[in-house]
Amino acid sequence: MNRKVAVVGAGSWGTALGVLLAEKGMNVSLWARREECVREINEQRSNSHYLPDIVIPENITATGDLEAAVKDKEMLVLAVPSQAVRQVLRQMAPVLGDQLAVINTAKGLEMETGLRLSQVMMEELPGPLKQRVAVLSGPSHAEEVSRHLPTAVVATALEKQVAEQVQDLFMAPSFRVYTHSDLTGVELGGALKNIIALCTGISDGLGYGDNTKAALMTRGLAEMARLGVAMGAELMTFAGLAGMGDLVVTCTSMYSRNRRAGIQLGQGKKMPQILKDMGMVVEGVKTTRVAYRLSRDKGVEMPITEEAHQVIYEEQNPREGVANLMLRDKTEEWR
Ligand SMILES: NC(=O)C1=CN([C@@H]2O[C@H](COP(=O)(O)OP(=O)(O)OC[C@H]3O[C@@H](n4cnc5c(N)ncnc54)[C@H](O)[C@@H]3O)[C@@H](O)[C@H]2O)C=CC1
Ligand SMILES: O=C(CO)COP(=O)(O)O
Repeated sequence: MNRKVAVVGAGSWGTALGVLLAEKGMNVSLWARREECVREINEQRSNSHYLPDIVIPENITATGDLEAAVKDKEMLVLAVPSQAVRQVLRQMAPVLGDQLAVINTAKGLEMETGLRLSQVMMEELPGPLKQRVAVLSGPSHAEEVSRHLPTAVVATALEKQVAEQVQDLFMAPSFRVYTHSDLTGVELGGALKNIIALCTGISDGLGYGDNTKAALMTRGLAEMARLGVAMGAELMTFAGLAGMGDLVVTCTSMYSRNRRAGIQLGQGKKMPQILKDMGMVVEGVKTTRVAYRLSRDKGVEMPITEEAHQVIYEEQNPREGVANLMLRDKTEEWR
């Protein structure tokens, strides 16, 4: 299959996915926001800030012109931070219409509205495209995907046929794509695991052990699933690649920006400085805020998210956050 494809966003993930598609023989149009990034990709075949050491294939063409990048492309892949999804869709909307799929790969929730990103897409895309919204998610660090290390993810969409087209688009010998029918669960799994990755990072930064990490991951998954089910997701989705799978990789890998931000927070560094030094998106920070609000609105108990919220937004000492979790009223594991 040789599709006309555009990737919107030339950060770590957009670049890695562009390289994957180009290596499958597709001509990829890659939109980058910064002009120096466009030039570096086209002239030096590298994207040194986001994916050093990776050679960008000749069949990727970078451009700073968003409308030109997406015009007449069959498949669009969105790889900008969650909070930028609405804005880039608005900007490209005038030239959209005939696409087979618009695939979001960002993992987050919109800060102002609390919406899932597919809901944002449905609001912004022109008529017929609303039904061709899709999502690619799962445990997949860009640094490993671009080095062809075996990776498995899921593709989901409102319509099964669209999910299958996304599966066909990305399937490669080192990149296995399963289809999935639970759009809500897949999106929530990808967004909420970043909160728990921040927390396991904090735990590592405080010098706590593997027991602590296992507890946070397991109880974190329980509260992710509780909120997910309250929002219409299927419970089993949280046991799959987009739930537990992504939780495991993000909570344990040193490639995770969320985990690394958490480690620094646990070591006493302040969040504004951490974000400045990271120079890449740390989605879990804003997702913590949104999930905290959603848990209150929906009456869902999310004690780990609540403590993360206090640490990130109320300058609570992380050690106190852990103590609060340990000293909660005694209870059964499953209620
Ligand atoms: N890096 C990874 O391994 C993976 C990342 N993701 C998700 O993909 C999304 C993008 O992440 P990364 O590429 O890693 O981030 P990044 O920080 O490496 O790159 C973000 C890109 O978006 C651009 N950007 C930033 N603000 C923007 C704005 N307001 N408008 C338009 N463009 C803007 C930046 O210039 C940069 O090119 C995130 O939601 C992330 O959770 C998903 C799977 C894997
Ligand atoms: O979602 C990811 C891997 O699946 C990337 O996680 P980070 O944003 O924490 O790096």
